[in-house]
This record gives sequence, structure tokens and C-alpha cells, in this order.
Amino acid sequence: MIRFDQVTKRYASGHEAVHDLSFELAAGEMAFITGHSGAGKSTMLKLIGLIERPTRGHVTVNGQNLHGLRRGRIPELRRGIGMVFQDHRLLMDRSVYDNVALPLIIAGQSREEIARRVRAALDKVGLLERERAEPVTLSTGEQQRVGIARAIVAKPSVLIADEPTGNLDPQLSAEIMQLFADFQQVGTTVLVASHDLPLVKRMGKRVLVLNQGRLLDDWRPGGG
Ligand SMILES: Nc1ncnc2c1ncn2[C@@H]1O[C@H](COP(=O)(O)OP(=O)(O)OP(=O)(O)O)[C@@H](O)[C@H]1O
Repeated sequence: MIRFDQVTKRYASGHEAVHDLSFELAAGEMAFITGHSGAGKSTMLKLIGLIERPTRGHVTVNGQNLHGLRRGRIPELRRGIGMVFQDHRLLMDRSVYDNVALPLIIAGQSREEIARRVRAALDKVGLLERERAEPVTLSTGEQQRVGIARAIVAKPSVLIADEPTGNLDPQLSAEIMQLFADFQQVGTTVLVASHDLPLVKRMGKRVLVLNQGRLLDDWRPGGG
């Protein structure tokens, strides 16, 4: 689960990117964040991953209030959160397998466990056959799938994604969004920031609309 209680984020520049934002995403729920460029979407996701801290208010992830979370406990929190970025941030000189294995290596898992989990993650994103490939030899859509496999390989209970389809054509974008919906089906809490309003609407999930850092609308399927 993810909860924001009256969260404001003012950057050192003085710019208020998020203003008095409150919402809750229940465990296993999926939502999109949409809004104009600069509306605060990335900032919201950064607050969840503790890449940024709020100026005011509280962010709670999986029942844990991040306010006052000691630095030493941040890695543990991050293990429970899978993050996907538009530019996927893959290591281009490593194989697909090594890229996906990275979070598990950092977590100190055994080789056998890593092999089992990496293959399960690659299987979920349809790239099992490409584990030895280098990311440069893959298409943009496939590279994004590797980024998603890396995000979910440690079985996080929360998955957040920032414009994961930004560079993809409509067909590939729809497939990637469906992949996120599939992770929700198995119980993951999923929050995806996207500009692509037509695609977001087609997915039929909850939509949080941001405008200048404020929550303008909280649309739920079925009008609930
Ligand atoms: N580190 C920073 N320092 C100062 N201002 C920032 C910083 N990061 C973001 N901002 C500003 O905060 C506002 C919100 O930015 P944010 O990246 O959260 O928006 P966004 O909705 O994700 O935009 P986009 O769709 O263009 O990625 C913008 O005006 C941006 O310039």
C-alpha cells in the first residue's frame, strides 16, 4: 500500500512540485498518475522510493511511515519497491541476465536462488530466450521489458513506474501497460506515471490527475 497524508515537496530552488497531496492506494490496487509536464508526477514517485523526502506531510509505504526512517533502513525499504524508469537505466556492457540479477546480487542471494528468480522474471516479461544478449542488441520495447524484469525480480510488493512507455509506439505501449496490470493480478500494488491519457483510459484502472502539484481528480473505474 501507498499513502500520502498532506504531502508537500518544495525543492531547494523554492519550487513547490507537490502541494498538500493526500491519497491512498490499497495493497494490490493499481493506479495511474497523469497530468501536464511538470505537474509533479516524477516527484510523487521519488517520494515513494525515498529518492526525495517531503517538506511537509507523511508518506507511508507498506504500513511503514517513511518520515524519520533511518538511513540504514532505506535499502530494506527499497527492496520492497520495484522501480521502472523511462530510460530503463540498463548496464549496456552486461548481459540481460546480469542486469536483471543485479538487485539480487546486491541483496546477497545465493547463485541458485538468483538463477531461479532471474529466469522466472525474464519468463514473465517474455524474454527468457534472450538472457545472454546484450541490451544494445534488443529493441527499445525489449530493453524496457528487461528494466521491468529487474524491477520485479526481488518480488516487490509495490511497483512504481515513471513514463515506462515514453519512447514506445502505441502497440508496444499497450503491451507494457498490460504487463503492469498482470503484476497487479498477482497482488502487487502498482502506480504508473504516464502522459498517455488515451492509453491510461483504455486500461480501465484508477487515475490520479495532477495539476501543478495538486490532486485535481481521482477517477475510479465504475464511477466508484
Ligand atoms: N530537483 C529539482 N529541483 C528543483 N525543481 C525540481 C526538481 N525536480 C523537479 N523540479 C520541478 O518540480 C516540478 C515537478 O517536476 P516533476 O518532474 O515531478 O513533474 P512531472 O509531472 O513528472 O513532469 P514530466 O512529465 O515533465 O516528467 C517541475 O516544475 C520541475 O521543474
